[in-house]
Amino acid sequence: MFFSLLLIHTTILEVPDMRRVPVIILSGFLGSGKTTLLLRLLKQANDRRLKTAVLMNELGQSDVDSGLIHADWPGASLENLLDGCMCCSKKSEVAGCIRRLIEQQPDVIFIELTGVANPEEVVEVLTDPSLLNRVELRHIITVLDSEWVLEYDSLFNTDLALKHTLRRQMEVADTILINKTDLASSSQLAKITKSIARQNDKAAVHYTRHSDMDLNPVFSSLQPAANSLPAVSRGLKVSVSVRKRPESSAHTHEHSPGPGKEQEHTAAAGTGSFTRVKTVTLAVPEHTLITVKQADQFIQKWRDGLLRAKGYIAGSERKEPCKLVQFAGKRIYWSDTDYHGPSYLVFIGIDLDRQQIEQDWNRLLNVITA
Ligand SMILES: Nc1nc2c(ncn2[C@@H]2O[C@H](COP(=O)(O)OP(=O)(O)OP(=O)(O)O)[C@@H](O)[C@H]2O)c(=O)[nH]1
Repeated sequence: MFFSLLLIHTTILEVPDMRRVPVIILSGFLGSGKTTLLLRLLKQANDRRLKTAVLMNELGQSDVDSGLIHADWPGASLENLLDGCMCCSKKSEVAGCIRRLIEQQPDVIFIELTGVANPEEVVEVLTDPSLLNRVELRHIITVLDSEWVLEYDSLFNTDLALKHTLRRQMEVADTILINKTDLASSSQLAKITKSIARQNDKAAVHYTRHSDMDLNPVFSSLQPAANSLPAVSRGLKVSVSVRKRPESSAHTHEHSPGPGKEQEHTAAAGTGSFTRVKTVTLAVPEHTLITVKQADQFIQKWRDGLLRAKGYIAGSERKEPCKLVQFAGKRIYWSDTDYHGPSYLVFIGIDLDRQQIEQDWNRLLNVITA
């Protein structure tokens, strides 16, 4: 039974011949050096004949960084999405942007976040039933402004949400650049290093000027598609711009889920994923009916290690659309949807033990089908 369930799991979730597009997320506070890094990544990708796609999420109405990228990448397609936030109101549109990028069959998608975005939110944004098994998160790279990073706590001492976001930017990264070392003293750099060690001792740390680091570890697992076009002018850029609020620190993230905000993210089952933010996709075989209560209990059981969980669970009547379940802020929310596809759950967490979770899930399915 165990093996047959695994087989069904594969049948439902694996889309044959569909290549998962690696995704690399760039995060870091405003002005830390993300775009500078992005330009280096694009150059390196071009040298390696990789077809690139870029999703920008800008604060402000005008997309200044487009100009920078366009100057180096004149062939890049540019698209601006104004008045929204990748973390909040524009979530569903961002998924559409990523779908459009995937249609261009890039070898890699770079996503540059706003300075006040929590990368966890973007892992969620990457999740959509239509993106299931089509993208694979490879890296979360966080760039720190070494001149200012130690001041953030006192600068934003009244903005708990922002402080939390900035902390998460550091905690969830697999690669951290301590950038602008030319502007920081050696004692500042030592303090930053200590602080990173306290918050995230697993990340690879690089001390950089102008985000200049050895990018080989980032690119080591990226391959051009066999039928790639010549590298020159192959970039594609979709830009999401967000109107600036009066106070740059006043960007608040509304994480409360709601109908129509369904997302899904591929299991990071592929090789070469270095991110500490792991996703585990748990399929429900076609003829197995898991109840809302059972799914709820399963999430509760694993809640301590989870940042998020999402999924669709079919109603008891097959013709009914699925219920959407979201676990956020340690709370579980259920809502109605129009989704009629296969049921599944996705867990998102740092260093999740995929094997254990999958085994536990299969045990539950065994009980249901016994
Ligand atoms: N002195 C110095 N300046 C740097 C360094 N890295 C980047 N800069 C400059 O800092 C400014 C901001 O860099 P960006 O790469 O645009 O930073 P960003 O994180 O994309 O900024 P936002 O898009 O506003 O969030 C630019 O003028 C860069 O040239 C560095 O290591 N040292």
